[in-house]
Amino acid sequence: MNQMPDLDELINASHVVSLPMTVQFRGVRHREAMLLHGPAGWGEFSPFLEYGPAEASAWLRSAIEAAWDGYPEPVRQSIPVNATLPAVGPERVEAVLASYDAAHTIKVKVAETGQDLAQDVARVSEVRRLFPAAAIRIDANAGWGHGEAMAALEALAGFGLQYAEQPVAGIDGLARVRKEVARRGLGVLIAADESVRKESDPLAVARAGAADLIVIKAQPLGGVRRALQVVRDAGLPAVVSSALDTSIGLRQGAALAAALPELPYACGLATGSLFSSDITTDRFLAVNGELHLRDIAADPDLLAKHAVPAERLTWWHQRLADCHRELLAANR
Ligand SMILES: O=C(O)CCC(=O)C1=CC=C[C@@H](O)[C@@H]1C(=O)O
Ligand SMILES: [Mg+2]
Repeated sequence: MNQMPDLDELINASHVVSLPMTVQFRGVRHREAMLLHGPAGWGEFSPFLEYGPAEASAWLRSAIEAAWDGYPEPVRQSIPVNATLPAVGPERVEAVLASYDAAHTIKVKVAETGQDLAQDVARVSEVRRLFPAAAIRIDANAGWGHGEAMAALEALAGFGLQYAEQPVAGIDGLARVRKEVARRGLGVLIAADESVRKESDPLAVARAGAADLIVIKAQPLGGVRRALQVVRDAGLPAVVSSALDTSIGLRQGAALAAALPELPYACGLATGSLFSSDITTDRFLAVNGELHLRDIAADPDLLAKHAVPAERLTWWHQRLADCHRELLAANR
């Protein structure tokens, strides 16, 4: 990030929206986001509401980079993407996946709080039944302990899994599962997500040999250029994912995916389909499993339509001020 706008400039450049989702995802039914319009275009600042300023400030850094500095040169113009299936019951799988034009790779959420392994097996089995040729990956969001993860991987490996994302919490935990998966010959790759984006050192997972690949997200890693550096330093294959962003944040993710020298896997950037409304009339959605790079601008009428009420706006302005202060302190 070359430029650090002052707080007034950021407030004047900002719009805060709340967008309805078609289906609950990570407990969220309405996604709140602050969008910034700067000299280089639009940027998104949408840390989840429970995140404090230290963690959320990386997300602000990413939004400022997008809106004030723009993106690095792309090496590709289209990005293969996966459908993302929330932890719905098997009876809803077909309808949710029908909202994506991206069914060659499907990421299935598993280990949801309050659910059990039988529900995960039923969901994955239904996906396999409907899409016999698709690449299926699962994401447990660190929801399993070691024993549960091994039991689940034993039960699910037979459906043919491309990889299992963050089956357990922590770098040591991931390394242990990865070793045990190899020992049992289950043939499932292990991907790290939270162990990259939520650790103070995003490279620790690679150094520990705890994963076969890493999931990277532009906002939590402090922007496209920082995320590119993490991939270079980690030396592992990378999958770019969304942070459940609006079309503007998805464009940031696409800029990251487009600038990676290698992109061996479909990216988790089709989550626009989980929203029932967006801030642009020309939504950034997959077409035949690909996102095609193009400029995305917010539409004034949609910004107005989805604007948050006054007390939420005050809350976001306070959050912006707190995160801006964190960034200034870090730059000193
Ligand atoms: O990777 C994808 O297919 C979509 C993005 C996705 O799964 C996530 C987006 C936002 C928050 C996270 O809980 C979640 C993830 O864990 O990867
Ligand atoms: Mg994940």
